[in-house]
Amino acid sequence: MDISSGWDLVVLGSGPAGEAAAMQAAKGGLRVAMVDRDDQMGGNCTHWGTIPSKALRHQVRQVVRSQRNPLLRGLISPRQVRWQDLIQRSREVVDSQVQVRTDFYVRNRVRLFNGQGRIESAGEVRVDDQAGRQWSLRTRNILIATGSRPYRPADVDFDHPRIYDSDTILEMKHTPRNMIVYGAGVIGCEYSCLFTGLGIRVDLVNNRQHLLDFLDAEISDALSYHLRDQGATIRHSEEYTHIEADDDGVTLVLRSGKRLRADALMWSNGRSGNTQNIGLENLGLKPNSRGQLAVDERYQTEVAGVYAVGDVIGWPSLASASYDQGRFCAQGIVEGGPVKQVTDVPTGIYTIPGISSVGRTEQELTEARVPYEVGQAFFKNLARAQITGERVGMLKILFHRETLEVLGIHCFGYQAMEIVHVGQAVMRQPAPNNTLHYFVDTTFNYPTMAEGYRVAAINGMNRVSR
Ligand SMILES: Cc1cc2nc3c(=O)[nH]c(=O)nc-3n(C[C@H](O)[C@H](O)[C@H](O)COP(=O)(O)OP(=O)(O)OC[C@H]3O[C@@H](n4cnc5c(N)ncnc54)[C@H](O)[C@@H]3O)c2cc1C
Ligand SMILES: NC(=O)c1ccc[n+]([C@@H]2O[C@H](COP(=O)([O-])OP(=O)(O)OC[C@H]3O[C@@H](n4cnc5c(N)ncnc54)[C@H](O)[C@@H]3O)[C@@H](O)[C@H]2O)c1
Repeated sequence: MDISSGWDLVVLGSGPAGEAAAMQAAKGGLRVAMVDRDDQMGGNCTHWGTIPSKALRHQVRQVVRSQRNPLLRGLISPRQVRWQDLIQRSREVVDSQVQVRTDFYVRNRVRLFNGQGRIESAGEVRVDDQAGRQWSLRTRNILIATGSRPYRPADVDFDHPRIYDSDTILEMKHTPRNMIVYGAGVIGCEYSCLFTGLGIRVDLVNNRQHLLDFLDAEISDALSYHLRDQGATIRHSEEYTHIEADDDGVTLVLRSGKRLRADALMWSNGRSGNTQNIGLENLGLKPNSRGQLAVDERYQTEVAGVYAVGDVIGWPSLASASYDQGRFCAQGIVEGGPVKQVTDVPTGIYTIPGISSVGRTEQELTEARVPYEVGQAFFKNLARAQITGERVGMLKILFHRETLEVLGIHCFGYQAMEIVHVGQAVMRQPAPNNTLHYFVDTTFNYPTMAEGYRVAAINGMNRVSR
């Protein structure tokens, strides 16, 4: 088979966005090539982002839980758990994921090219592998799914052995006693919980006034409370001026005049799209200041036949959304016709405890002058939460006072990221099926966390009928 021509789609990047597009296109009968510069499939999601961080979290949660269990407390001391050992275990999960994902390509007859992809024109991609080999692939369509990398300002020395970002933290060879986490976005908050769970004292530096201010305010406050309770000091509205690093540690100097000292620093202040050296200049395309590309509703760039999906197009920059963008984009290429849009993406934040939400927040509903009411269930009152010892948390349903339409689900605590999907399923129903009545009239397994929906819905109904 001639591998230099006849391709229908060449995909750059095997993260969730590229993989989903490749599979959808292959199933639609297209001849598809996948190009990734990494010699293993899965993208940054599998190797550096979602998967290792969630595998680490699972282990840290077990350590945290063991401290709450009188039978296990004393058997494990969080401070004796070594970061390197946790990384080792998370690598096993990564390896399993790579195996599963690589198999998808084999089964769907998608040809893999390991090498740096570079677009020569709207109809040609050049691939250079590490052994110096080169391929030129002529194709009808190109999909840019090259993802993102940690944003690294020029004045921070990321080669210093005590300065890390979310990639290099996975190679940290020691377990610090204290850490500075600079940047309190999702990555900063998640990693702060991992560190404090191991008894590492954390200074979490936030350049905004609140943590994760896109969240419902009550939930953001709860996160702040629990982070502090676990040993983090949160410093809001702070900006760094510079970082001094030596053999023993790192000093972060803040514009406010504070000097924070710790064994190590993790920089988690945003990400940039991987659009450098991929040949955009050959297409006349220019990314924005964060390296991201603009696309239309078909995920097509300004150049016909060249598409982009995933982190490289910016918000929401989630594996979940990237996967669907890839699928929908490829479906559009195969079938023509309107392309489905990725909307109402739920939030799933793997802090300890976790946070998840879908729909609108109280602040948004108040601003939009929607007459809403709140129904709440506190985990401490649910039998399942008492059995598991996971009493911290809350499920909150926001609904329209008159129509009872469910407008938002906000959950904090054990299993939040799973629980939210029950509410999401109801919210996705067309009127009049999206209604609070569903939770009141449905029999839930007992004792479960899902039962919280009935408790919260009845609580809400009582408020309306007062
Ligand atoms: C620490 C962390 C935790 C996260 N946790 C979550 C989470 O819990 N849930 C969630 O939904 N999202 C999470 N995310 C976000 C998620 O990982 C990203 O949204 C997702 O990886 C984006 O997928 P993608 O397909 O766009 O690209 P990526 O996963 O970034 O993969 C891009 C691929 O393209 C390759 N590539 C780049 N340039 C070239 C080139 N020129 N030629 C060939 N190949 C190239 C790269 O090697 C890489 O393999 C997390 C991110 C981080 C950093
Ligand atoms: N559980 C999850 O869903 C999950 C977990 C981790 C990461 N992620 C995704 O990874 C992405 C990155 O997360 P994060 O915490 O690093 O950053 P973030 O996007 O939340 O931002 C953190 C801080 O960095 C600043 N910033 C962001 N990008 C910048 C840039 N290019 N230049 C300068 N400043 C910038 C922001 O103003 C903010 O104050 C997010 O889009 C997030 O959705 C998701």
